[in-house]
Amino acid sequence: MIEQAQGFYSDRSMLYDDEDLGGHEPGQQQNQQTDEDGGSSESDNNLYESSEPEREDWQDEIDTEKDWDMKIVGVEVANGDEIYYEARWPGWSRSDGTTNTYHHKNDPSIKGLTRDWDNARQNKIKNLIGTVKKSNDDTALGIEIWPDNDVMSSNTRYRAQLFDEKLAITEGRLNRKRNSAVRVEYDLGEGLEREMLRLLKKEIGEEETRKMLKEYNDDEESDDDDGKDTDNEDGDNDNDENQHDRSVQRRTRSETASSRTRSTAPSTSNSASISRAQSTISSGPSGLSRSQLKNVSNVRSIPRIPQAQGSVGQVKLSAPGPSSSLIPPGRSAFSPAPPSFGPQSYDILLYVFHWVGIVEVPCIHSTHYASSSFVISLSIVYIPFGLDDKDKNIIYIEKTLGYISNDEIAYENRFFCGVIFESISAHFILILIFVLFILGTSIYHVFYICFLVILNVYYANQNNDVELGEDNARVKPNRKGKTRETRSRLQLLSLAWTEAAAQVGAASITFVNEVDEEDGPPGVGLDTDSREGEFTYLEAKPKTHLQELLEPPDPGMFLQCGCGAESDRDVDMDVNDDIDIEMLFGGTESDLDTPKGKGKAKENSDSGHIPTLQNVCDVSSLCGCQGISELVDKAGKHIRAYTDEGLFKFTSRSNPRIEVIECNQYCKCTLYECSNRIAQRPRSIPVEIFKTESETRSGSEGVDDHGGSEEPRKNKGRGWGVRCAKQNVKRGTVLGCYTGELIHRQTANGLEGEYGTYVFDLDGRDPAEDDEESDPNLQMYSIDARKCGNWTRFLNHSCLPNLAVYTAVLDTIPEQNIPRLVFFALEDILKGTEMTVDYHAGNPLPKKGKARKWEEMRPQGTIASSLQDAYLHWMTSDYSSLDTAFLDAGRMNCPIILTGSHPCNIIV
Ligand SMILES: C[S@@+](CC[C@H](N)C(=O)[O-])C[C@H]1O[C@@H](n2cnc3c(N)ncnc32)[C@H](O)[C@@H]1O
Repeated sequence: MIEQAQGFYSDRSMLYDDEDLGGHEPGQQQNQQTDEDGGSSESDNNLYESSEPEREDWQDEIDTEKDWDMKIVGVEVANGDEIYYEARWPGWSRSDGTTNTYHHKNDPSIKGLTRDWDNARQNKIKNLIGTVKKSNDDTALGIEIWPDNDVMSSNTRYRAQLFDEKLAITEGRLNRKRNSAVRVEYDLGEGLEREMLRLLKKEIGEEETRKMLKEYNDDEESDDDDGKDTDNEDGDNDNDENQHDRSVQRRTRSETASSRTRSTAPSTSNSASISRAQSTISSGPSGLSRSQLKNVSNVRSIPRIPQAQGSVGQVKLSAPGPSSSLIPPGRSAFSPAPPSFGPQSYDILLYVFHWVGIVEVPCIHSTHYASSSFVISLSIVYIPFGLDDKDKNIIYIEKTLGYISNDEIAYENRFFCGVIFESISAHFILILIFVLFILGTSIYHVFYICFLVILNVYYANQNNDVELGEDNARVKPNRKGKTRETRSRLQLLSLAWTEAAAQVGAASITFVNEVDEEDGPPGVGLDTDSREGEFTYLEAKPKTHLQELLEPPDPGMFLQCGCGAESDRDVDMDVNDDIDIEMLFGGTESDLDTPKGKGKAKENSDSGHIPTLQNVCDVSSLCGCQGISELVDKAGKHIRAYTDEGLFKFTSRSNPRIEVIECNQYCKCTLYECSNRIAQRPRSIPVEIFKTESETRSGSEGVDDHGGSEEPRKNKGRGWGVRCAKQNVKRGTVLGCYTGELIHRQTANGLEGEYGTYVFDLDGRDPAEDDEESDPNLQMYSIDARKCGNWTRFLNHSCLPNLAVYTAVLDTIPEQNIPRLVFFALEDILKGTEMTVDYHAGNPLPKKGKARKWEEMRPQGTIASSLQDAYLHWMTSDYSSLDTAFLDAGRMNCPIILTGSHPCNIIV
């Protein structure tokens, strides 16, 4: 492929021929300089000559027959919005040590190579967006991540432009004619401009459009002239030469802004006109806040055809003042605009918000609503009203970008101000209505906005704030339109949670209620992150010992297995892991669906299975991470926790909680290839959160919580539960981690009654064991899912559960004692079955190297112990029918309460 590189080199030479005055390629500059120094007469004529070959030292001995590897390592935007890919050539470098070459996106030599790069980049951006969205860090709010190339080019352009405009202000080179009309525009690129032109042509004809554009351009040119005149009047030395300097400066800045952007930045021949057409100020894409932009006031702004759409969005913001129409003649022929709230009003509203001390924060996400008649788009800003309670009182201000009419997109450069909030204090609504009246753009708009406010207040009321765990009866009933409202909130919850799950690659989460009218679990918000795999640390604010725990440990503290790396070639292959599956714990490895011998063959090098570099983690004694695992067979040999299919092996009901040390982000193995990174993969089983049924039972069927009644009574059910509605779940399937707030064990112990049922203890290893001097209380933690959590917080209790937990150390170090609690299927679960877990099965891990049996761990000699006996017996026996369960329970004097659809829920 070396020919391709040379091809590129000559391509670049061709590009230089098109270079305009501003586009000096370093090599050219050098040439020119040499010529001037040497007094060469050719310098003027050869201004655009290609660079000297010695700059591109291709090494004499280079093998031109060989296919040279080439890898895309970057992407850049050149001045004229042209995309260039940066390629690196292993094994080749120039004499100055550089190896990179730049290739236009259409360059055939990189055809097919860019895909991987683009995919990797997109993934990176997606992850970043996920991180930013999830972040509660205030500093993250200002981050804008725009996922397409157009943004890159816009950013380059706008920064350069903004720099020029600021410079112009500083130097007093302003066009005073337009001082009063400050506009801020976002530009979405040429696509929309073309679309607008097409529409214009259709509306007013080609001839009119041409005339209009001519006027438009003339106007621009005369502005330039005016600028010069004004400057001259002012006595500035702003002559033609300075004008030229400015244009060069703009190019130079532009190139600087696009950093490292190729040593040759080929500009298009029409760059001057593009640059002129884009001579407007932008806030969002340039990364500047609105208030920063306000500082750039009194800036000349050139009218342009309004544009809208795209993944990022386009917006025009106007400061108060005469709003000159940006829509060219003929706009009136478009269909009437939707209800709108004037641009001035919008800005005044923002000023009022500022005045009452509301902070304005650029929005990092955009929302699009579309109906058949109009498009309302983009959350431009949102204003946290009370930053301390971010989930509440958030007001979104939205603007209308345009509307669809007769299958065409027409662009409206005025704004619609909608207010969406989840819950808002009454006084603020009053202020808002008052402001709207004062603004009084028209009585119609005021009514329209009031209508929206009332609608939103109504919605906010439906979205009750009952604390989790409180009696469902206290949920305010919907008085009107019950079914519609119920359905809509359930759907919204499903959408929001599924979207959040999808962001981390997890399967869907739906909310359904087939039994009554409750519109979803109380207190669960639409904006609740479906925290598939993260703790949150509410208790940890402000900074405490807990928050420190959340900060990722130093990478050096992690075990890092080199499985997959070159160094593993020399690994000692004498593994001979003859696995006796009777565990040190006294439990047994489940036989699952796979024959026991299968694992043996895999782990036993004697069987002829030589682990490849990719699957060294399959052999626990070779994988560095599993070296410290306590999962060992009787002979003390390490065994791994998962089958080849990624199923958890230890599904016997009698297994105590097992600790698995998974490979981590610093290991050489990859998430999907490594057989020791299962709990960290996104959930693949779709789950449904459903309202459980209340059941009517006669007293003889069981006893109630208060000692038994012969009267038939309706129990209140189990609230909301979880089921696998869409598919069967195989025994051993790893479903997900319990998430919520990380709290100290002492705090958890203080939580009583129902509150306690949302708390799961993180019983990793015995803290005193590693550091005998430290206070074990300080090192014991629990996860509280009352205020936040993922789908697992809806798992109900059963004494005969179909799920259980193990602990996995994935992104912390074992000594921190904050492993993940991972749910797995204890048995095959049929589609539609509720998934349950035993709330009381939290058995501490055995001390390192010591097997502790169930018998040793249970409480002794108390009433609780006899109940515990029954309970343990129950748990460890495989009851095939309810009858035997009853018999046993009766014999052991164990109180049984039947609840829900599950055969036996014992409440001890
Ligand atoms: C972790 S939550 C489970 C989700 C809960 N059902 C909900 O709607 O939010 C624990 C609470 O669910 C209820 N619950 C769980 N299992 C139950 C069972 N077997 N019988 C009755 N109520 C149960 C209790 O109210 C308990 O406090």
